[in-house]
Amino acid sequence: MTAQGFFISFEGPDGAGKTSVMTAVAATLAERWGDQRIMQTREPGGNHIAEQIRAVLFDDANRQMDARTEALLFAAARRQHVVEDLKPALAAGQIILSDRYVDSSVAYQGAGRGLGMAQIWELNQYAVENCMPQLTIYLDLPVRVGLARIAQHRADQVNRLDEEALSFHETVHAAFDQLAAQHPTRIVKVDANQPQAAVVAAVLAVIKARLGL
Ligand SMILES: Nc1ncnc2c1ncn2[C@@H]1O[C@H](COP(=O)(O)OP(=O)(O)OP(=O)(O)O)[C@@H](O)[C@H]1O
Ligand SMILES: Cc1cn([C@H]2C[C@H](O)[C@@H](COP(=O)(O)O)O2)c(=O)[nH]c1=O
Repeated sequence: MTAQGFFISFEGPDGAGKTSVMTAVAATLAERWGDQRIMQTREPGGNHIAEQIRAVLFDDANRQMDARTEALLFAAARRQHVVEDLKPALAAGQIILSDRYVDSSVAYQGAGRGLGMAQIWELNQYAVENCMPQLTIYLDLPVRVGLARIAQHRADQVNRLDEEALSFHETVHAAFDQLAAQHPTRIVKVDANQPQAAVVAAVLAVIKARLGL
């Protein structure tokens, strides 16, 4: 394993299991390397400024937010995350596990909101300044299954993007598939439509192979 750190993002449709799987994976990696070596984070968020931007983005009172404003706010939160957390963590040799990153903006704002996948990719390259994940785990499952999981287990924590029409979520899902095809080395698709333990095992196998374990 390199001492320079390793950056892994988790992506996929709402309710795919990113948070649950990432938490389980972090626990297993911490058993090997210790808690100090593993950094768990999320987007939008990760620090005080980015969490404040998150609150603006998901405030129910802001349902009229313009799509470009939304894209810029996600990118702004990401920029702060990169500078304040991600680059220092990589320099310190940490393994970063991030719940969502650039691909989410490309899928949700670029495709879902219709702003253009290439345009949102470019906007985010300005924000991240070459700080891209070496590995992206794409938890793939049918949109309806993910939304049903949220409705069944997490109905109290629904944000305004979760509540978009089914057609929006289908467009986002198709965009994740397109990104996986465009970046076959970085993005590894894992079937998330199976019991959680099986998903965690599959993800750990991918990560261990990539880390040379
Ligand atoms: N493989 C699985 N099978 C069944 N239920 C699952 C599975 N993985 C996660 N869940 C459950 O589905 C719900 C959503 O999971 P989780 O919050 O981890 O998804 P997420 O991808 O992070 O969602 P979001 O995109 O909305 O943040 C949780 O209640 C979780 O316990
Ligand atoms: C990073 C990012 C996220 N989103 C959307 C995707 C989800 O609907 C929410 C985040 O909710 P979670 O429960 O924390 O996964 O925000 C987005 O549209 N664009 C982005 O860049």
